[in-house]
Amino acid sequence: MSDTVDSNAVSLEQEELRGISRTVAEIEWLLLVLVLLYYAFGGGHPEDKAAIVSGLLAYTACIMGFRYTHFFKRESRWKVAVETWIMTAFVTWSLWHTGKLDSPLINSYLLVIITSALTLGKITTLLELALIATCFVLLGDYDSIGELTSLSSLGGVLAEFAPFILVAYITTMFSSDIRYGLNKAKLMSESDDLTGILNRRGFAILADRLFGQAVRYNRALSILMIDCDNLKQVNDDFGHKAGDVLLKDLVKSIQGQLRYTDVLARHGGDEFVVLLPETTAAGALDVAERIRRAVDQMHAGGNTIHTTVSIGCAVYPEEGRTLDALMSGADRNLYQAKSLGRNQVVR
Ligand SMILES: Nc1nc2c(ncn2[C@@H]2O[C@H](COP(=O)(O)OP(=O)(O)OP(=O)(O)O)[C@@H](O)[C@H]2O)c(=O)[nH]1
Repeated sequence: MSDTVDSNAVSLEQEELRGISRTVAEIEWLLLVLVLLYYAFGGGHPEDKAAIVSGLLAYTACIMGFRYTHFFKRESRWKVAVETWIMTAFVTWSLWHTGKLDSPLINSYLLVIITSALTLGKITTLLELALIATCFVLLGDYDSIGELTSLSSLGGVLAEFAPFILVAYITTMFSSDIRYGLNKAKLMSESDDLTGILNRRGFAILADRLFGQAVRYNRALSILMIDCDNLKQVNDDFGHKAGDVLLKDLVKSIQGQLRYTDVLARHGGDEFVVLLPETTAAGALDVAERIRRAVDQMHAGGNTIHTTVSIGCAVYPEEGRTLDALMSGADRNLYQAKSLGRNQVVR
């Protein structure tokens, strides 16, 4: 079962990496167009033209190789890192043949730095900066180490390199803020404010994946629909706040009976849904009965409030071959449990 959870995480990461890869591709083409335009408008010494053209051709071949040959079957951060190294090599080659540190193309390094900062995080961007700093020294044409380490040379290199460090710093901070914000927004849109568990939307995303895997590998999967039996009464007798406390305690009680890989969500109001991966009818009924008993023994709000739950259960593939069919089956069984007098499990 942990395989299932792991593969969910993997596919989410792959989705993110595919987005990153598209951004990197756009920046790579932008860099190519930049150097191409410079060349087309007569940039570079005539004796360096052949070198610039061969650099352009080699770089284009590299981009096409990365984009269209599917040499790398899966997206990975390593692939993006290799791409940024190729970009650095291309920029350095172009600078070498167009005036070195005085070349108007010197700011092309910013594209590499921004790519790295947006996609690869702080440490890799720091390494990228170190690589570019080395290229800077190479392009500086220093005759000896003494000349390089002289105070005026170091000052000059630092002054020229400082904007690159600043852009790297700002872009990395900006990118990690955006990532934090996106994660937070995603978390909020997929979880329930009151209880902190998944909401209907979050459940639908996860359940879709887990159900797809059950179908693909022909494994059992069960759904439990759980409804609180007297929340309206509790709200009327003790107030809405007490009802909220009851719902939170109810969630803790249910969670206490579930495994790490089971998925619990608030389906709405006082109704909850549980997805039990790789669980047959016998297992599902056992879990449902344990939940029913645990809630029956629970006393919420400082031992003053007691409640029970009714549970409907449906099992794949016996009761439905789609997730919707299973959920409807479990819902029908839940209402059957209600009409049979509540505080019971029905399959
Ligand atoms: N305190 C509180 N009450 C809620 C919340 N969401 C829904 N409710 C209340 O839950 C009650 C559900 O009512 P009913 O569907 O009649 O359910 P019940 O009183 O539990 O009785 P049965 O389901 O018929 O057994 C309603 O009064 C809703 O207002 C919530 O977040 N907090």
